[in-house]
Amino acid sequence: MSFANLKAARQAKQSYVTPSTLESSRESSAVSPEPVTQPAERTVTETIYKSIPEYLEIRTSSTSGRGLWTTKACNPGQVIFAVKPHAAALSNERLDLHCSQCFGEGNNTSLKRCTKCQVIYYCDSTCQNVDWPLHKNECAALQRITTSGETSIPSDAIRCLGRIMWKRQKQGPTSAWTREIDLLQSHNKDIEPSAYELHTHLAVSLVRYLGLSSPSEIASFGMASGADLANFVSRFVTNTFTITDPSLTPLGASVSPPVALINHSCDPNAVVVFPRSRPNAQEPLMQVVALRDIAPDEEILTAYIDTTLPKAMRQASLRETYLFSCTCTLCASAPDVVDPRESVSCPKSPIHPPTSIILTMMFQKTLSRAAPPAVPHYKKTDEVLDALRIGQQALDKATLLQFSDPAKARQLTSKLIPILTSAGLTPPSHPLLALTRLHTALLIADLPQPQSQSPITPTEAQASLDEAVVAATKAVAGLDALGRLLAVDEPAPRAPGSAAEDALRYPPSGAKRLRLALETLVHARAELSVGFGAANEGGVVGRGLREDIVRLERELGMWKKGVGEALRDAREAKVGRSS
Ligand SMILES: C[S@@+](CC[C@H](N)C(=O)[O-])C[C@H]1O[C@@H](n2cnc3c(N)ncnc32)[C@H](O)[C@@H]1O
Repeated sequence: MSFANLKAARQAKQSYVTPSTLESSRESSAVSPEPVTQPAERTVTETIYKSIPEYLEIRTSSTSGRGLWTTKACNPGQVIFAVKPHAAALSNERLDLHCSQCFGEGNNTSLKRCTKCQVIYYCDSTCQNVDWPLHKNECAALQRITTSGETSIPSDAIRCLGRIMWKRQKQGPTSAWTREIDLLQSHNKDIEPSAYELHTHLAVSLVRYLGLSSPSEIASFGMASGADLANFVSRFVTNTFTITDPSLTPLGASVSPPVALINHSCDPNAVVVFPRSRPNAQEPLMQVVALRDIAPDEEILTAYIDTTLPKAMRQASLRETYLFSCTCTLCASAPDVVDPRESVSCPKSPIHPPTSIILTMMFQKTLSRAAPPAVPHYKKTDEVLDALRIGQQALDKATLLQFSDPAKARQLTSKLIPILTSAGLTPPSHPLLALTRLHTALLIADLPQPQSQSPITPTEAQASLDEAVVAATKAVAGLDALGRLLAVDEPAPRAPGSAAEDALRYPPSGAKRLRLALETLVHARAELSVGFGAANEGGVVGRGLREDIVRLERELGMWKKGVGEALRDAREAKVGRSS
């Protein structure tokens, strides 16, 4: 495998899928809540949600509204259900890199541009024809914008909202499609002024994009008033999913009412993926995949937010966007339970195991500067708190700069990781884990290309590669990236040292490195087949890994054969000399 392949495999920091916003109008929830103490009640939906398999039930509770429950057991990696979203739109930066119909990847020479609007690209005329019934209106809207002299194309949110509006016009207000959209939960009545401003801005931009000259024209879309439109926008905000490519890079926005029925847990039992399961498939197809065993009568739950964040940050994010306080098992755990997301090493701690960690309560507003009573001898609280503050600032800045100024971003990650580590933060704690992941991604993106003209020596190339391997190892997650880094042909393998030296060296060289790469890739593939669905063989990334695994097995076989032959030659030479 080359550096170029690895660079292409760079991962986005985000979790698999994020419903990007949450609307909050309780009024919209057409289903009446049940008492908290009661188990969620089955909600009968005779003519809608036909894409949900029979073994899933929509139930309603007073705590989280509607949700999806399974009536039969699901295994890790099982695709619980798959749907094509009601609407999807590529983000502006991706418009000339993907087909707007199937989201397949291409470039501005391989893809065909719509000759009318000159904005939307397709794989070929088949994709274009499939999309035409919807693109027809979109095309006219985009032409209006480009000919009016406006330079910027509306955002993916506005284009996705536009697609939903045109489709609901075609489907009619009583169709199952429109009713599912109208039943999406809204928080319109509860939102904060800042969110209200965002919704109003979206609604105004949408009206302009649709080419409406007066609010009354909204009636042609089956809406009675501007308030209906505001509510519609609010629903969109609460129930949108970010579409990602197989390496989890965000591609655009999508809405699927059946998938949006799934409630949140910070310790989810399922994940939503866009696996690109088959080449040329009519995608983006959304799949809900079981992450672990799910028992009959258990609720299907996904994570709306980054679950590597500490509790206080998760709760703030859920409240701000989704307007609820999470009471999942992770959030409700006892305050003295050590959460690896907010932990520091304490070698003297009486807690076992010996590498025990202590809870710092570092993200809580009522931050106490006193050492936690469980470990009265702990002296570094101030140092930890300072490290956390500057670590978070550096993470925010480096995240912003990662594409525009990667060198500056890398300076920040390189500087802060040792500071946070020496302050005692453990590898899975926040923001150390996030910084390490970003650092790994930046190192991978910066690996020298074999064909590049830069005057880099093989030894320097080897040093960059090894640095990336070390960082990927500390990043805890992303086994596929680590395995693929280890599998890169070494530019300048180190000469073997003494057995003791070799045992301590990381990353190793030669056959030992290949074996480690193979083991890591086998683990990564097993993980991916859970995360992306076993039936999809781990999606495109999982299938790519299978090829790497086969190649490594072959290389290791050749290595063994070569070593065996060399040993035999040496033995024969020795026998020859002594006879
Ligand atoms: C994408 S919708 C999920 C489906 C929604 N319950 C419904 O009835 O349509 C997200 C909204 O569901 C509710 N929700 C999701 N997970 C929740 C949880 N763990 N606890 C409380 N409310 C939750 C929140 O109101 C959130 O804004």
